[in-house]
Amino acid sequence: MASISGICSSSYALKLRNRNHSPALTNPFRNGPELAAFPSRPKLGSDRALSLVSVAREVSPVTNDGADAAVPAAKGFKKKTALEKDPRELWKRYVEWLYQHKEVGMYLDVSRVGFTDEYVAEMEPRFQAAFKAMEELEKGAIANPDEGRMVGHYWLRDSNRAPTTFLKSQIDNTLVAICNFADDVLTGKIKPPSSPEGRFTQILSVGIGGSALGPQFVAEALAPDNPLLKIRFVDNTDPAGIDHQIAQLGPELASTLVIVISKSGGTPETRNGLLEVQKAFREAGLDFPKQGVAITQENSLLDNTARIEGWLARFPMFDWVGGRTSEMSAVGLLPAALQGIDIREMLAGAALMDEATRTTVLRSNPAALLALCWYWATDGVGSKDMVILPYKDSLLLFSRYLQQLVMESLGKEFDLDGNRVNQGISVYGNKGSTDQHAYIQQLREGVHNFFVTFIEVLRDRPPGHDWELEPGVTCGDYLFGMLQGTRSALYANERESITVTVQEVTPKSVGALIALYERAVGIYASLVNINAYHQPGVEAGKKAAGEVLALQKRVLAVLNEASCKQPIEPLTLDEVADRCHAPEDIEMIYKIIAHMAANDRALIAEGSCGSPRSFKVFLGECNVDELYA
Ligand SMILES: O=P(O)(O)OC[C@H]1O[C@H](O)[C@H](O)[C@@H](O)[C@@H]1O
Repeated sequence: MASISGICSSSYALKLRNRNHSPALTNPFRNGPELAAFPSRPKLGSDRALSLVSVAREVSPVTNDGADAAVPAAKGFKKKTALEKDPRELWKRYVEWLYQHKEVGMYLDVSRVGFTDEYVAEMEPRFQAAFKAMEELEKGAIANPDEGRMVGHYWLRDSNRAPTTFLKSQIDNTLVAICNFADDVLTGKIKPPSSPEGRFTQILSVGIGGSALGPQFVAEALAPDNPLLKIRFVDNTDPAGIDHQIAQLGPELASTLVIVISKSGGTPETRNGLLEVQKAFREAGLDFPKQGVAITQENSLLDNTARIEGWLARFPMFDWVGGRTSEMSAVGLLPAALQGIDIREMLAGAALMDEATRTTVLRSNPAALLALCWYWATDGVGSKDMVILPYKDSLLLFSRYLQQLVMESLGKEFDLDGNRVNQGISVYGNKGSTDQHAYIQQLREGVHNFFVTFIEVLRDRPPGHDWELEPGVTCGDYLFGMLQGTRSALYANERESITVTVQEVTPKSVGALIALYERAVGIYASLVNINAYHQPGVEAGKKAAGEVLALQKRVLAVLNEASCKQPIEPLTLDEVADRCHAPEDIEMIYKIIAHMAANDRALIAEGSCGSPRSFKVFLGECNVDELYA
């Protein structure tokens, strides 16, 4: 566990601990606006390792002024050739292109992607433009023009790069506060008010999207087998899913630290998760604020709720850190530190990778090499899917994490010049060799619409635990063999692949992996001239969900009025739609009623939901108050 000596007197955590925990009379988060009116985002070493080391090229930092080339349209830019099949030539290509980062213990093999030297030369000016854009971004340019925001996740791991001393101190102070708080919880200095154990034993993290995926990935990858605090997640507004988490906590709810994470502080799913968890606390006779922690932007709805109710602690999210790149902010660091994961090492790994991916020499820049492969494989228009296959159980959630990072960043309708481009790269995958027994059949022989990224981990298990399950062969050798075999078999059938190899799954290598992909996405976004840092498409679904719930309220009012009559007046679907003055919404009204009927909130008097034209519906209970509301 990372710990920091010398607690800074202005430490955020200290200030919070000394706050007056008076019970709240109002809960703005609870009493907040309806879903439809929720505030939208502001507009705007083994032997093998040694042999790899001996053939790997060294990283040579070279400066380059960078060409400010205009980015031509992606389509029709390259001519594909058949993949090289001669094993000696392939070995030459492997050695020539192998990238190694010694300190992180990472290798990148792009030899099984078929780009040619001519192609690389043709792409060079675009890469120089992308490097320039990344440099500007790191200096604090408004890299998210739509939202008028800086994009500063790189400063989180090297605060000296923050464009102002104020931002630097915000980053440093938050890190100190996180470490202090985690230390205090782990050592039992901060205790749950009514736990017999006398210390926190569980974390319940409530958040969604970027406020869940990083912490989930890192917990799966790095949490010790038996952490002092075990983490669970509420990352949806599925009541049964939430009940399941709470049921599994059982009496340990009394020693559960609830961390509510939301950058905007107004995401409906997260708000619902919080309200459900608070209800469970009430029913168990527990005092939620003494076990609640908020991670959110200052003055958000969630922040105000936590402040007014006097929650145990609040940690800031910064405007200039996007949700999907927030793993190295309090969002990822606090849950990780509480599980005993060395967050300083994670930050160090990310900082090392940031440094390595700043070089403007394409061949020596692993993020640029990834972006090059993506561009080649997908024709720069997302024509192929990215299949992520880590051969290591603990990296299972990497593909899920990357789904948001890549697809929310690159999946854009318009480019920066306003042209409709419908960009993106689809990402999926679970883990090898498990997937070999599921969908690799299609990858090998079926529709050719993907390229693979293998994630290889050289260290099979901690030293001293290995054994041979047959002469000369360990369990890990099988995993290794499966990866290599699949890579060869796919390539033999013209299926391209990248291999990212790490020595071990450690906080440092995980931090580096995250940083590697963050930068690759940034570079690729520049190559295809899109804004990687906004997500305008997400708002459409949220708005539509709000409209559905508003319509449901009207349906309820109409049904209530008919159900309060004497005798009750069951209504047909057409009658409900007419009385809602929404005949064009009849399909949605049908779905609303079917959902309410399945949950015993509406009763079908005649017919059944399977015959929408003929059923009649009413409410089991008449709410007279609502009639006159
Ligand atoms: O952290 P929050 O503000 O609750 O946002 C959670 C998620 O919400 C949206 O759907 C965004 O598209 C995601 O990028 C974000 O991570």
